[in-house]
Amino acid sequence: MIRYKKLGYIAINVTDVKRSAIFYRDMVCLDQVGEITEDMAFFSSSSDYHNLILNKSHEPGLKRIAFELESTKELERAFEMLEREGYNPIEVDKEERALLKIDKAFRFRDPNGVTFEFYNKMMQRAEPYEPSPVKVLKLDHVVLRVPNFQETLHFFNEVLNFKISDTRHKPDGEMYFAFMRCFPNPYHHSFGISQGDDLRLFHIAFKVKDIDDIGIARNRLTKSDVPVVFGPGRHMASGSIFMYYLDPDGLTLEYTLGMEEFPEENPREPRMLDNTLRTTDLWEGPSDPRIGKVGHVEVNRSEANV
Ligand SMILES: CC(C)C(=O)/C=C/C(C(=O)O)=C(/O)C(=O)O
Ligand SMILES: [Fe+2]
Repeated sequence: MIRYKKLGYIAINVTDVKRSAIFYRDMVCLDQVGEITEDMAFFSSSSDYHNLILNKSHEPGLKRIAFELESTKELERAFEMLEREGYNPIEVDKEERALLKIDKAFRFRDPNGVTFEFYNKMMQRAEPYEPSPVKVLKLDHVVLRVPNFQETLHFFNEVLNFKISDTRHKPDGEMYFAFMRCFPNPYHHSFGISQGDDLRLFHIAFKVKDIDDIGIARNRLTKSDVPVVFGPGRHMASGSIFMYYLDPDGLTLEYTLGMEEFPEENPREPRMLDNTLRTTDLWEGPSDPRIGKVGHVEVNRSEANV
């Protein structure tokens, strides 16, 4: 069974790299790493060389999601298992690994055609990470809307060994949301899926240090006319305080703080949670209809180029 270290990085597509780079640096408060070009920009929210890549595209949304595995041995085992099970993992070539500052990596597609990357280690930055004025501590989680919920859940839970922390259900009992942790990483969810009409990036979340960061961020965002589309509030599932806002393309970002942590052995059973507003937000605040609306997912079905 695959063992993970963490959600490593997310590559997103943006329509204007320079505009978005300024936003992710000055409003989200991530560290810019290297030069911003017309096509690409790298950002870090830790000692890792990067945790977010911006790519130029005419359709804003998700390009790929990368997880760091526990060890090089674990990466080799995962590659063999996915090959054996017919998921066609493909090694990332040397040139791209050099660009990404990653040692060894491979990519494959989930049942929706979304590109996932698994890698063993990334270059660590020499400069200390000192986020300011909003203290972003890490890339926290990503949530996708998927049209084939049960097949996707089976893939992540049974094949990739993600553990289910909690699920949400409609009044007739049908499951429509699953929060998953990348075992044995303790955090309630690094990845979530929601039933949707189409495949879409719902949101990307960054963890902040404390409640002051939520307050400081809210004031900075609203002063700059950045839409804050939900929160501050508190999610019942993970117990976290949240605030969602939109990037320049309308992609949904979340600041989160205070998520439940699970032990590796004898974790609690996943709970069945309902679909009420109170479960989504214990403070029962209003949300803006623009939340989660933009988020095209790049799906590449060709064999070679993942
Ligand atoms: C169905 C929703 C939006 C929900 O309950 C979200 C909960 C959490 C959480 O418990 O932390 C999220 O972070 C989230 O997926 O946004
Ligand atoms: Fe979230």
